[in-house]
Amino acid sequence: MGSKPADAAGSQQQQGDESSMADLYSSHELTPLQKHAAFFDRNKDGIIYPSETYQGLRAIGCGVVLSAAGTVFINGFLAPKTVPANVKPPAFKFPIYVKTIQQGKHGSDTDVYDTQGRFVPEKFEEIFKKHAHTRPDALTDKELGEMLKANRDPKDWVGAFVEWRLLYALCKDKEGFLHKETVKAVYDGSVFEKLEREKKEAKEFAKKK
Ligand code: HEM
Ligand SMILES: [Ca+2]
Repeated sequence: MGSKPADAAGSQQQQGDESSMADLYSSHELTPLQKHAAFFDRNKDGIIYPSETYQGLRAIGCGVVLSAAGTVFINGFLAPKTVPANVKPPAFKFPIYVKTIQQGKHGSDTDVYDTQGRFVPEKFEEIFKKHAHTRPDALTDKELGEMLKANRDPKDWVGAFVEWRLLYALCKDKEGFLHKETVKAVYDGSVFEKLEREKKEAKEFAKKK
C-alpha cells in the first residue's frame, strides 16, 4: 500500500475518501449539476454522506421525517451510481461523489442537464413552451403533473417525480405557481442557498418577536 506512488489515480483503486475528492472545489469550475449537488456537501470534501443530505434537507426547510426519508432515498439510490470507476467506496456509508454526479442521471427527467451535467438552455425553455399554459413564466400543480407524465419512463420515474414534487412543495407561491426563475435556480443549485437563507431569516425573525 504505502510503497505505491500517491498519484497513480486510474491505475489503482483509490480509497474514495476525503483526501482524493476535496480538490474538486479548488481545481476547476464545477458543472451546473455538480453545483446542484455541492450544496449538500456540507463540509466540501467532495462526498455527500447521508448525514449531510439530512442536514441539507433540514436547512432548506424539510421536516425531520421528510428529511430522514429523503436521505434514505437519495443516498440509497444515488450513491451506488456515482462511484467513480477507480474508486472502492467504503462499505455501508452510501457516499455520493460530487465529481461523478452526472453518473446519477436517471430516466423521466427533462434533459435540461446533459449527460455531462451541463445546462442545456433550449431544453429549459422547452419545459415552459410545452407546459406553461396558464402563464408563460410559471407552472401550476396540474401543469407540472402534465410535464411529469409526458417525460415519464415507466421503468425509471421515481427520482424525477420526487425531485419535482418536493421542489413544488417547497417553492410554489401563494397562488400555487412554480416560477421559471425558481426552476432555473435549481439547475445551478442557487435555489437551495436561497431557501437556506430564507429559513434562517424566518428563524431570526421568530426569535425577535
Ligand atoms: C443530496 C441531494 C441531491 C442530489 C445529490 C441531487 C442530484 C441530482 C441529479 C444527479 C440530478 C440530475 C437528474 C437527471 O438529469 O436525470 C438532479 C436533478 C434535479 N434535482 Fe436534485 N439532487 C439533490 C437534491 C435535490 C432536492 C432536495 C431537490 C428539490 C427540492 C432536487 C430537485 C431536482 C430537480 C427538480 C432536478 C431536475 C430534474 C429534471 O431536469 O427533470 N434535488 N438532482
Ligand atoms: Ca462531505
